[in-house]
Amino acid sequence: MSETTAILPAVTDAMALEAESVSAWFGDHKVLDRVSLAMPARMVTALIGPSGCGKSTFLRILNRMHELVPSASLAGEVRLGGDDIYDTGVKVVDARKKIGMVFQKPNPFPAMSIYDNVVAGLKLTGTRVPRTGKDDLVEECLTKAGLWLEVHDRLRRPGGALSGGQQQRLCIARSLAVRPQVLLMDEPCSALDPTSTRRIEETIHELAGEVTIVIVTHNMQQAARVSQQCAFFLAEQGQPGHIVESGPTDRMFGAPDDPRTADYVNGRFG
Ligand SMILES: Nc1ncnc2c1ncn2[C@@H]1O[C@H](COP(=O)(O)OP(=O)(O)OP(=O)(O)O)[C@@H](O)[C@H]1O
Repeated sequence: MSETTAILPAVTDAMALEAESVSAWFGDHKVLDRVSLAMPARMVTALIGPSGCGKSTFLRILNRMHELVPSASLAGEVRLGGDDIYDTGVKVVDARKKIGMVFQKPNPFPAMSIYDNVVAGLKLTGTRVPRTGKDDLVEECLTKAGLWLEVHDRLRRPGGALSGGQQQRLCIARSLAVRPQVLLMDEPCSALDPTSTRRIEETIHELAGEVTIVIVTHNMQQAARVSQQCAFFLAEQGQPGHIVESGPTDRMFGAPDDPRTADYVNGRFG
């Protein structure tokens, strides 16, 4: 458990996230080159592009996970609500509390109950919630994650006994428990069947009104369905990844400025 304790915010308060001239390296291998992107509050931003162009690395930089890799380094700024999350005064645990992450593969604590899985994020980040408020918080988060109706009568059963799609929604509920301002999602549906995928997409729609969402997806239909803005990443001929163009999803799919974007979104490469 973290040494810090903080009171849970009363409500989720979505904030804009802004990356400015972000470059990234693994050792001396540069994988991102001066990526700038504004991710407005209460909007879904989709990061798209072929494999290896640096989307996941960029996402991990947005909540300070890149620095977990020993050889990793970066340059540039990431601002949440105008404040640099890499400022020396900002604790990593506080940045990750405000900017949550949902991974490709659902990763609930399998032996832990559904209830305890939801509140696990509070313990991990040292966030205090009054004992009497925990039940309400669990219901709130499971409801927002679209799982409450399916699990409300078996909250003490293990999280690992749920289906893959339900486990992913449990992970979303766990992320929501600390009331983050931003939720990052790294291909959250790639391990799921089409029905579970639809269910997660509905959840993303419902959450978008109150939390800023950034999602990496290889699925162009999904990017078109869930996002309001897209950023197209590309790493050409051994060069580091960069953003070719970004903008409203309708324009990125309907009339992009760059022919490489048109080729990618229309499935002509990648
Ligand atoms: N832990 C790591 N150590 C060294 N190199 C890494 C590491 N993680 C990623 N890379 C390299 O960084 C580059 C970008 O990888 P990244 O996973 O960010 O791309 P991506 O666009 O998310 O790919 P995908 O769509 O396949 O997940 C690749 O060249 C990859 O090999």
